[in-house]
Amino acid sequence: MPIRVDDDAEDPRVSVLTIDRPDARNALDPEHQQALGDAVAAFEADDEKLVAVLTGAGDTTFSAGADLKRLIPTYRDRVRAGEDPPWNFGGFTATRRAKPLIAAVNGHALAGGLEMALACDIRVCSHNATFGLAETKWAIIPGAGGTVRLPHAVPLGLAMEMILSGEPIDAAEAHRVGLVNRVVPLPDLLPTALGLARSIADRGPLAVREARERVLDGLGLEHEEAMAREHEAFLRVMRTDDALEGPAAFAEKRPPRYRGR
Ligand SMILES: CCCCCCCCCCCCC/C=C/C(=O)SCCNC(=O)CCNC(=O)[C@H](O)C(C)(C)COP(=O)(O)OP(=O)(O)OC[C@H]1O[C@@H](n2cnc3c(N)ncnc32)[C@H](O)[C@@H]1OP(=O)(O)O
Repeated sequence: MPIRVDDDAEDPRVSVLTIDRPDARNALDPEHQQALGDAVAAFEADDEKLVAVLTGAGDTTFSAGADLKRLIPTYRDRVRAGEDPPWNFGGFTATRRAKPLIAAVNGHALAGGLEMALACDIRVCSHNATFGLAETKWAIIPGAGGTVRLPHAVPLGLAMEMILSGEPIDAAEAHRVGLVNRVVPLPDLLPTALGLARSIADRGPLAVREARERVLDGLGLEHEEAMAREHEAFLRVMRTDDALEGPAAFAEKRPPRYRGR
């Protein structure tokens, strides 16, 4: 399978998507690119699934990005022939998703690999991880959101250095600058990502969805507009049945039972 899709054994509301091409360091060729897009679309469409974890097969590489021997030349030649082919690397970097995606970075996340991790909402990594936008090494540029997202994830000067030099940073530096939330030993990586996913899956699903949208929208809005949109969302979630259940569960000292309506 180009992309392994597994249910979390402890919580069926959580999916694990694994890019399964370790012999090519989980680089995305056209088949893996299509399969990953299909897997993410299926996760988004499945009302029973609330959170997903994206990781790479093997213990050295999350993803080496777009396949430099197949996907890039194919795409490049179509562009040079005058086309503007469909463009959505990994099937999710160019479009707005509705659900949280956590990157469990199990090694090198380079070029499109880092761009996929940046398109995830949260990143955790293992000690052996590296993070780089290597595209300029090959006389191309980040084309899956790297120039847009990296300056929001690390200080501007470091983003510029990484993008222009193509040189990676290691896990410790990524954690120091806030590109990743946690750095753990490799055996603990998936359990850490799953623990985070399960805690999010336990929260009010409509509140999680609305809050995530507000964070992403707010990045590009003026303060007043962002505050107004947050207030509209605050009112929307107040009108849900789950907003009745939450405080009631607290008062009755029991776990809430949310139904997503
Ligand atoms: C067709 C229409 C669809 C359109 C869809 C839209 C897509 C549009 C494209 C948008 C893309 C956005 C922009 C992104 C661009 C990129 O991502 S370019 C890729 C840049 N990546 C790199 O520079 C990383 C290159 N790899 C490495 O640096 C190293 O491999 C490594 C990751 C550090 C691992 O090193 P090591 O463990 O020593 O392994 P190696 O021996 O180097 O490699 C093992 C085999 O894997 C192959 N491989 C590795 N990376 C790639 C790759 N990116 N593409 C293809 N193949 C790769 C490597 O060649 C080895 O293969 P063999 O020699 O056959 O063993």
